[in-house]
Amino acid sequence: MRDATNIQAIAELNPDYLGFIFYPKSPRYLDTDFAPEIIHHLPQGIKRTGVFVNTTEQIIKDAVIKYGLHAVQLHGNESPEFCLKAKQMGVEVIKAFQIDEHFDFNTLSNYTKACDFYLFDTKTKAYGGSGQKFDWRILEKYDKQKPIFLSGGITAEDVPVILNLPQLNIYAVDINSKFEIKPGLKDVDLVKGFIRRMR
Ligand SMILES: O=C(O)c1ccccc1N[C@@H]1O[C@H](COP(=O)(O)O)[C@@H](O)[C@H]1O
Repeated sequence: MRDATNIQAIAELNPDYLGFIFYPKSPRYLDTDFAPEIIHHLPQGIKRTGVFVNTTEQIIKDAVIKYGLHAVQLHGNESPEFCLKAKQMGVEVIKAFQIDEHFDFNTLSNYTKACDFYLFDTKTKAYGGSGQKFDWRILEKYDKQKPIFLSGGITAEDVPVILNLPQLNIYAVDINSKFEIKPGLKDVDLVKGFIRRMR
């Protein structure tokens, strides 16, 4: 998110996490000029999360300090070693993986200690924010040991389906482009209805 009024309105809905995209090629990019006070003043119960794609350790560290981030979502091809370095910054690490029918779930074993959660998003040419859903049946191949963030084109209509997927060890549901009026601006009523029905 990157609009101060919209951030405030969504924060009032008490989401568990609230995300800021630090990937310059994204239409949701949060310019590093964005006033840190707006983010620092969010209620403490909401985890301020920075989304990064194949960036440097220094860029992440600077954003963690400047915006008081609690979590980082690494959405590119970051190695387990890189994820560990992010963890050493004292933040929660959510490592995203791009899923299609060819995804090899054995690769996850390298990340067991390097991150707190896996995030499963749809494999597309871009790194994220595609609004496209993958076939959740692919996750039957996942060993379900580590809790996951379910992501990728999730819509308000998905609530009943997601609530029927308890065997997947879902910790969080990541909503993004399908809840927007335009990139970076959330439809507050749509998000409100989603959170109410999901909880
Ligand atoms: O939203 C973006 O622009 C973005 C860009 C680069 C990496 C990640 C991005 N967003 C994340 O993508 C997933 C899926 O989003 P969608 O529901 O398909 O729009 C989500 O985790 C966002 O945080």
